[in-house]
Amino acid sequence: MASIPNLNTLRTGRGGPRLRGSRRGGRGASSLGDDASDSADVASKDRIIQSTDYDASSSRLSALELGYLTDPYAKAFLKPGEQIPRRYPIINRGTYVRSTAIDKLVLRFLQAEPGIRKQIISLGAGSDTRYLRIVGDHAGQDGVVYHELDFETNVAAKKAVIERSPALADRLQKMKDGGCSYHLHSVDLRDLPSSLPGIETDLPTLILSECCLCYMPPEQATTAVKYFNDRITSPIGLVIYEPVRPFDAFGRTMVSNLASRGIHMQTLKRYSSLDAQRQRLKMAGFDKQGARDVHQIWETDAWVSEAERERVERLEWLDEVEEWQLLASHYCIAWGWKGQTFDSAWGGIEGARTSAEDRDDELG
Ligand SMILES: C[S@@+](CC[C@H](N)C(=O)[O-])C[C@H]1O[C@@H](n2cnc3c(N)ncnc32)[C@H](O)[C@@H]1O
Repeated sequence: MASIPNLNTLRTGRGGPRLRGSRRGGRGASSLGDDASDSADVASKDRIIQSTDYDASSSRLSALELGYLTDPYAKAFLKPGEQIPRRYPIINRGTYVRSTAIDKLVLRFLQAEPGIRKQIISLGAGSDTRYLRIVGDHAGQDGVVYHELDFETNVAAKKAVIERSPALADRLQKMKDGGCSYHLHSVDLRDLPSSLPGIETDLPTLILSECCLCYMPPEQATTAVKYFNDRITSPIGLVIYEPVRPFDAFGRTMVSNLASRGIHMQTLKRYSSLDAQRQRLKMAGFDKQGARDVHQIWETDAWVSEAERERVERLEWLDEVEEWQLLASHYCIAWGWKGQTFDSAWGGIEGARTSAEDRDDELG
């Protein structure tokens, strides 16, 4: 195999800021110098993590342009004169599966127990448009409280896009008039404040981490989830999308691709399999869990209907079937929940804990 791209970190040409070599200071540096270079190092690493939003949003635009996805709002995030990048077919298919699978979990939550107001908290939301795309059409009469959390730089960029796009601003206003409320929070999830404005602790709440918690040290990722778990007194669910299986040949290449960009996904080795992801959710207090890799989701009618699979297969010729299977089996969606609202939303979803079905053992 000549090269092994991965869904979110394929070189884009535009790239992101890169680490300028290793940490300076070294032996003999004063503690003041050490502190300064430590914080420069952290800031530089944070900029790289912030720039991963471009990978996610440009992959979405590529999939959108080719007809994989529908999203009337995503193009507002293109900079003036910027061309929509074209991703490899396997990347487009991966983006399709990832987006539609998370949409499905979100939709089932919104449709469960009609008449109950609900809340969604999206961690590291970046340029995601899910609030505008699907929440607006499925909020019901009671509305939805929606929070997006990200670093200040990314939140400021999103606010600027909303301000200069009449279509986005109009949609937001209509949703507000319909009873929804939208909150954009500039926060570092590694250091959450004691309270976040607008969070309603008594609403059934869905937390989303679409490729976000994986950029944090595992302990801090756990603390961030606990932060919400401790505060929400109603049913709560969590959806995680992130890479898995770093220890096989493909996984090792994936890890080294990331490292060449200065990204060390610390949760990847800790939660390396579907089983480990389910355990993680269990330990976090979600008494029911499910996990599927992207390849399993693609192949399962309950997730992607046969008609949809045929439609998607016709969009682009994909001859790297083996590469697709490898790539797709290295990304997973894991979901965990507690409480009645989520029992009705997710109880019957294919993929809830049935370890006999896991392919982790074969794939190692
Ligand atoms: C790969 S992007 C995903 C964006 C979006 N969830 C999506 O899937 O389109 C990761 C996002 O997580 C954010 N993120 C990562 N670590 C974070 C932290 N500690 N605090 C706030 N945001 C963080 C990044 O800034 C970035 O916007």
